[in-house]
Parts: sequence; C-alpha cells; structure tokens
Amino acid sequence: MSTLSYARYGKDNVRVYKVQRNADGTQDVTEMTVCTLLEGDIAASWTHADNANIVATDTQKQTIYLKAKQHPVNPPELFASILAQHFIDEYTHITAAHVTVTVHRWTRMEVDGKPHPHTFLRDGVETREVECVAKKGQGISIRSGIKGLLVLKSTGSQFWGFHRDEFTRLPEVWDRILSTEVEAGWHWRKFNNLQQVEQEQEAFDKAWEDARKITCETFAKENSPSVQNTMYLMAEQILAAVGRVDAVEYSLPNKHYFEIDMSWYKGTKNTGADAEVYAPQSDPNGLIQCTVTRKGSSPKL
Ligand SMILES: O=c1[nH]c(=O)c2[nH]c(=O)[nH]c2[nH]1
Repeated sequence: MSTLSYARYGKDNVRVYKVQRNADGTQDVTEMTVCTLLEGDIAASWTHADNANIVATDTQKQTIYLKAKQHPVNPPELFASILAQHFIDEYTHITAAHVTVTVHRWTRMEVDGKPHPHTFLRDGVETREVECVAKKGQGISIRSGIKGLLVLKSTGSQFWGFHRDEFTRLPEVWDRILSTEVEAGWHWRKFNNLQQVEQEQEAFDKAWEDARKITCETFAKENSPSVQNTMYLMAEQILAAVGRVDAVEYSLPNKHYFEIDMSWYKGTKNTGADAEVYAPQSDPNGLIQCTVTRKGSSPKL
C-alpha cells in the first residue's frame, strides 16, 4: 500500500515587470520572478486522476499578472501576502499558499550627474527575496532575504587558533583575502492577517536596507577572526535593528583565493607579505551557516 504524503503544485519562474508613472514625469520600475505553490484537498489529482480541484498552474500565472496590475508590487512582502491570501480566500479547498518573490535590481542611472527619470541599470546579480506562506485560519508567515551579494576584502581577515590534528594542512593566517556571496534571511513574527501586513508594510524596506547596510559595513569594518564570528555579529545587529524579526539566518560560502608560489622562477617572491597575484578558486569552497534568534525565544521556522 502506498500513500501520497506530500503534494504541492503551482507555477514557478513567472517573470513580471511593472512600471509606475509618477506625476512629476519620472518612472519607477520593478522586475521580479514569482513562484506560487498551493496545498489543500488536491490529492485526488495524483491518486485518482481527478483534476476537479486543480486550479491550473496557468490560472495561477494569470492571477499573478492580474494582482500585479490591481495592487502595489512594493514592498514585495506585501505583494506576496496579497497573492497568497487571495489563493486561500478564493478557493475553499486550498488550505495553504506558498509564494516566493525574487526582486531583481534596476538601479536608476545617473546621466549628466543627475538621476535619469526613466533609465536604469542592472548593477549586479544580487536579489531581494521574499518567501510568504498563508494558511487558512493561521495567519501569514514571511521570510525576507538577500541573495547573490558578492563582496571581497583584500585584507582585514584572519583565521588562526583552529583545531589541529594529523589531518590538518592549513597554515594559520593573520592576513588573508575574504570573499563571499551573501545569502541572508530574516523571519518576521507571524502576521495575524493581510491587514496587519498592510499596516506594518513600512518595516519591510527599512529592514532590507538595515540588513544590507549591516552586512556590508560589518564585513568591511571588522578585522574578521572567522566567517563564523563575522556572520554572528551581522545577525546580532539585525535582530537589534528590526524588532519584529525573531530569527536571522546567514549562509556564506568562503570563496578562497590561493597564493601562488613563484619562487621556481628566478626566486620570485609572491607569498606571505609579498603576495600580489592570487588564483581565485571556483571550487571547492567553505560553507558556513547559522541561525541567530532572540534569547529565550524559540521561533518555529
Ligand atoms: O573563516 C573560516 N572558517 C572556517 O571554518 C575555515 N576553515 C578553513 O579552512 N578556512 C576557514 N575560514
């Protein structure tokens, strides 16, 4: 005997662009990629080939476009909540809607020293991420985040005092290159309903700005003893800055830059204090992760 123990379905990689034409003649643009996944009384489609309760993934895509037309798409946390709430309100047999929104960068271009009214540039692959879950009668859970923020510091990083045994080859270092691609996430205390998300919407952009600033400034300023310690300091500060956030997560690859020994060529010095030319490594990389929560609270993630 077998049983369907997990089922969700929806539309992924729905690309949406929205323009806002302002009264002063300037325009604002938002480009995002949306995923919707529904849960509920849908098992019969898998087990009995009965599609009666299946809201087609094409319908979900059309709904994303329509909701983007009818409502603001910013902040993305609000747009994701509007969409998720729609699916559980509209369909009695849908009990949970999972919506993820990835916002891509379109940064206003400076032309002749001034912000251009309607021209933008993609300044990096970094994205703003939102994962939202609306469950019937259980409110709305939101996780916000940053992905793909690539940073490097050419000094101001060390790694020493680590465990050594017969398997250890790595030398201790008091000055190294540190580079990572930031993946950070913060979990908002649960919202009771869509109205509460709407009322508190100003917190979302502010939290994203704070998290990005804290991440960049801590990375730059700290003489880092390890990726572990640096990410903990970042998470602590985000918890202090954003009162409604209960947990902060980081996942940081340690993107290694290896010294190149050139002594074989006429005694060329290119290691230690003389190192100038390095070999960036695409793999393998360290991967350091953590979740930091408020003392005494154990949020359900
Ligand atoms: O910051 C670091 N943390 C580690 O755990 C580690 N391990 C390693 O080889 N290099 C580093 N760097």
